[in-house]
Amino acid sequence: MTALEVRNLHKRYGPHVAVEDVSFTVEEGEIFGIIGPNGAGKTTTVESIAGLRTPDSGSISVLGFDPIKDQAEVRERLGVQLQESSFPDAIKVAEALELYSSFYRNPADWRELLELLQLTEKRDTHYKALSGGQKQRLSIALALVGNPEVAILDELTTGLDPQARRDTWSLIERVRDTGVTILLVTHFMDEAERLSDRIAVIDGGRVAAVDTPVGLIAQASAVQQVRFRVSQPLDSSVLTELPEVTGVEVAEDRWLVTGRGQLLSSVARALGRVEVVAHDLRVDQRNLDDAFVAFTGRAPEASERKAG
Ligand SMILES: Nc1ncnc2c1ncn2[C@@H]1O[C@H](COP(=O)(O)OP(=O)(O)OP(=O)(O)O)[C@@H](O)[C@H]1O
Repeated sequence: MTALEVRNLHKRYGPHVAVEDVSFTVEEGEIFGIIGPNGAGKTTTVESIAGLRTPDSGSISVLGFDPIKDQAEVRERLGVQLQESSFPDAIKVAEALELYSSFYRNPADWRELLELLQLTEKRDTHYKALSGGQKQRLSIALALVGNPEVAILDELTTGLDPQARRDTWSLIERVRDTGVTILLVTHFMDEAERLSDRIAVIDGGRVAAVDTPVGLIAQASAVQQVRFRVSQPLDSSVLTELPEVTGVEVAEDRWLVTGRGQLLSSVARALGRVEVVAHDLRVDQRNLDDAFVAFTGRAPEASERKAG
């Protein structure tokens, strides 16, 4: 069943068009990622879904309800963790959760959420004394305390160290396994790739592509490259004759073969036929960063692929 449906969303701020035409659907139980450059319209889109901004035109359905007209119904069913949530410094972790759970008809047991988010030991700690990671986990707990069917997580792991990011990913997978549909806005390509069942790339207020992570990478990487070294002379025609090969470069014993389709197996078979052994054979792996560049023409801002 469809959990979220966004149709032809349009939103401007004064003369500035923030969301030009955004449509996508999210199925129940999915983790649906939204990626795109700064200012692409991601936050405007998800805040419209949460009923926090009013679209100029287009329609949004959250489990069949309209976020503006059916505000109370949507509030009960949708949990939201927004960028830079902040709370009074003096509030304690347990107090914040108890307060938030009182807003809902059918709240989750917040003690279980504390356990799930590894915050039980911090239940009597003031908000101001929490670390960045603990604050982030608390904001996730608060997004889940209403027992939502759908959760929106915007910049889930921004500001966390690599270990805390990985712990948070496992946690989100556990939340998904409980049946919650998750809409995840992220600047991190590794995060989107690891967590999302499908991803929308938003650019300039429009959806540039929607697909599985593997599908997006495949769409963006029709061209592949295979590198290897050879231990004996090789006539380049062995490779240039192959239908998959579009280019061959040689520098001393190092070969770089460019092509498409089943390039690697085709090259390996051709080398086998002439009994040439390839050393250090590797395929240049494409990833979601490449797909992001292909669809938006820009590099992702905050990829921690190298650091993580
Ligand atoms: N309240 C507002 N008033 C005026 N302009 C706004 C407002 N909110 C967003 N904008 C502008 O609308 C555009 C889209 O912003 P939005 O925050 O939706 O993008 P985003 O994709 O979430 O960006 P980021 O990745 O930087 O958070 C940007 O150019 C932004 O400056």
